[in-house]
Amino acid sequence: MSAVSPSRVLVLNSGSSSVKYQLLDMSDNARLAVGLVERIGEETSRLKHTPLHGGGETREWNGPIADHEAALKAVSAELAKDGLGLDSPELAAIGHRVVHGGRHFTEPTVIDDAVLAEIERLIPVAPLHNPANLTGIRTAQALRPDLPQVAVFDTAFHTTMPESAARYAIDVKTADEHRIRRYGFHGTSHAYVSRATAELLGKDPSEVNVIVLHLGNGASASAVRGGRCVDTSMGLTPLEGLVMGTRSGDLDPAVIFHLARVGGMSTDEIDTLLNKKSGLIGLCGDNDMREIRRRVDEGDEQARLAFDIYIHHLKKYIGAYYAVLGTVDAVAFTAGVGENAAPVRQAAVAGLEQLGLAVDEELNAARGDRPRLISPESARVAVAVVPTDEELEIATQTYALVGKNN
Ligand SMILES: Nc1ncnc2c1ncn2[C@@H]1O[C@H](COP(=O)(O)OP(=O)(O)O)[C@@H](O)[C@H]1O
Ligand SMILES: CC(=O)OP(=O)(O)O
Ligand SMILES: [Mg+2]
Repeated sequence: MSAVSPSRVLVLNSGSSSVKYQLLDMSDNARLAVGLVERIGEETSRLKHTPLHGGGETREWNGPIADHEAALKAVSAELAKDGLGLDSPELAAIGHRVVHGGRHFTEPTVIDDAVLAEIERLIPVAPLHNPANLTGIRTAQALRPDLPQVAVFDTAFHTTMPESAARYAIDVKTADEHRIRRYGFHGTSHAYVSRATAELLGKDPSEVNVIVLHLGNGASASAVRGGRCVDTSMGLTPLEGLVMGTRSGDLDPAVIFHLARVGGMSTDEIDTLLNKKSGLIGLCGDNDMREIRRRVDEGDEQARLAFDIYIHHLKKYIGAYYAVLGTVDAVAFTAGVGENAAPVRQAAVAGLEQLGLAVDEELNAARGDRPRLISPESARVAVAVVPTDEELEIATQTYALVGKNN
């Protein structure tokens, strides 16, 4: 009798200072364990692990975790306590979120030395993300050298963008020499959410045009025509586009020259300013939308202005992508802010009735984990809240690629 083939996939989403992980069983998409290590590299790191298999309780561990390698080893130890360790023969593969795949990677890819070298080569255009992704991969490889490791790229879904959307209007020779173009990110989420939105409307993805607003700490918008991305707000790096938790989003590039020439700042200082000290945190000292809303409700003017700037940019992208698509079937809100912050959704579509956009106050205020409509029944364009599930999407793509070969 042949052994049961392994059906579990561990998904690792290594961010600049965190690792989110999930262990899934792909025979029924069940989550066996989920967790998060945050504030890696600080004294106050925290590991939060929840075994969902067998009804275990959430365990928390606080203390310094020096780097991503130590984080992954700690995760591996936690999983082992539940009998779900990385040494399990039931593990079919490890799927990694990799933020920047350049133009080369349009599909999930089994990781070998050449793939690692390419991810490494792209570090200058994803300095916050690709190094962490690489450490995650290398540590996982060391723990399970025999297991297929798959990279699922944030950029992959956006490779269908036409050149008119992907190119910047700069000298072509210079752009080509340095591979300067718009790549877009959060693609796994935009792909998953645009598909789930079509499903919510009872249509095939090929039949609908959707504007997806992925509003997490990082935030991006995309225009999806018939299941294919035709434009997205992030560019060469995840800095362009919407106002984010700590990133500025769009600004006149001359601000950078000015800060260098007149402000005397170095390139690295400006990079840190725009990526880590701008956006909501730069505007009002908080990057968590819950805290900002609390302050707005208390009459805090600085928080109010930060919120208004955030919404202004969001609204501009809704309008822009409406124009890019011509016809829009749905606007979908997703990620931490998009799924939870009713005032953001309400403010973003306020005044857009002429575009067929509106939210129903009661539906918007309701909560839930399932995709749901928040537009009034009579609305021409559906407005939806569609929880993203990047981990499930990564696991599905990983298993589709390697699971069956095991
Ligand atoms: N209940 C809530 N109300 C408003 N904002 C929320 C709520 N829960 C989470 N958020 C926002 O979501 C953000 C995190 O979103 P998430 O998609 O998890 O981001 P990332 O994956 O980039 O870390 C938080 O910084 C916070 O601003
Ligand atoms: C690409 C990106 O911005 O990712 P995150 O939102 O996880 O920082
Ligand atoms: Mg995210």
